[in-house]
Amino acid sequence: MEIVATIGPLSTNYSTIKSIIEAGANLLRFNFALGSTEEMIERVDVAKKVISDHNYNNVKILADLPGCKIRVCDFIEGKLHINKKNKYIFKSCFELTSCKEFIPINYPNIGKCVSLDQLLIIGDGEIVFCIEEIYNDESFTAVALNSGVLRALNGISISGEIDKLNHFTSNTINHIKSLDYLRPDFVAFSFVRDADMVIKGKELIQHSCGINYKPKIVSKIETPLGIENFESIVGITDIILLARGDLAVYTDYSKLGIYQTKAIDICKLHKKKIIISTQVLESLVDRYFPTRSEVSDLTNIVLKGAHGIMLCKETVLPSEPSHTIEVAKKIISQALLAQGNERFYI
Ligand SMILES: Nc1ncnc2c1ncn2[C@@H]1O[C@H](COP(=O)(O)OP(=O)(O)OP(=O)(O)O)[C@@H](O)[C@H]1O
Ligand SMILES: CC(=O)C(=O)O
Repeated sequence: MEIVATIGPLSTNYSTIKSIIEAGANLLRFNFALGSTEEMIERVDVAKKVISDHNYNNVKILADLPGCKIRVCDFIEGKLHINKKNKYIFKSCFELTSCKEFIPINYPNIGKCVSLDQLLIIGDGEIVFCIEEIYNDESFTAVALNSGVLRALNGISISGEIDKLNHFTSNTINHIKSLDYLRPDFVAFSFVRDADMVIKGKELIQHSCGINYKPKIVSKIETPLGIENFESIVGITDIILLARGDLAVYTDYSKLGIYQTKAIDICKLHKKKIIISTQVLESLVDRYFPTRSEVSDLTNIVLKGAHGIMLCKETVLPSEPSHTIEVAKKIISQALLAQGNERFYI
């Protein structure tokens, strides 16, 4: 069973990466959506050094390439407390600013992309706003439906738009160019909507890095079209990543369990690997023990026959990400042990 650990800014140091690997992670994911090409090169180089210094030959690198995702920009305060029923201004913005006057968004003409009463989902659904007034092409106001903390770089999902966007942006292409130097073992494409997108992604890699570099291709399924065209995408990709974070905001979250079950079945049928990501053990960001539903979810992921799990915030945000890996390993081991064992009390 693969354990994929996301390496973020806090975990990018030699000793933390070593502890993550020693705890049992065998694939290190770098989220290229959350850093410049230079930052990513720096981070991946640290990981490569740890791997080569200790001959961790079974540990591989995954470059998770960004698509076109609307986000809250980085802002001076870093986070903003949102109060239920309060009204907030959102505005397209391309420089580092404070969030005192408005919430900055990294997308041009954001006022043109939204309509009245539309829901705006922040992050994985931590906060939801309802759009109240569109001022102009650049800005609108929205009322918070719940209280919570909005963070710099949080994703913002606006329903109905995601499958229409070009996900090979200039930023994506720049990151693809950096792969020629980094040569990660695995490359993931975000918001994959059909087989043609995988073919285009492979061509772009070949164009930048030459025909001798053949990373394993990971298709992230996280939108309605990705689900609709699932079988044809499975046919052309090495590994499917069921990206539950975005999938549950761009589709109806109540169908997530069904999509997960069917996706694993289809991958088994086609003898393709599938990795399940997001909120696998997220409670460990601020707890020591996982929640009961997380233990059950992870056990079922293993028993159902998925090939791996991907840990996101739970290895990016805690000060000791190796603890998350240890918990994951413990639950996975019990599930594997129970497979084929008919006794109830084990
Ligand atoms: N370079 C970074 N700068 C600031 N915060 C970061 C950075 N990388 C990660 N984080 C924080 O860690 C969290 C988890 O990281 P991760 O890469 O798993 O995000 P994600 O939710 O999977 O990404 P995406 O929004 O691309 O789907 C992010 O939501 C963000 O809060
Ligand atoms: C990992 C990721 O991108 C998601 O779950 O949306």
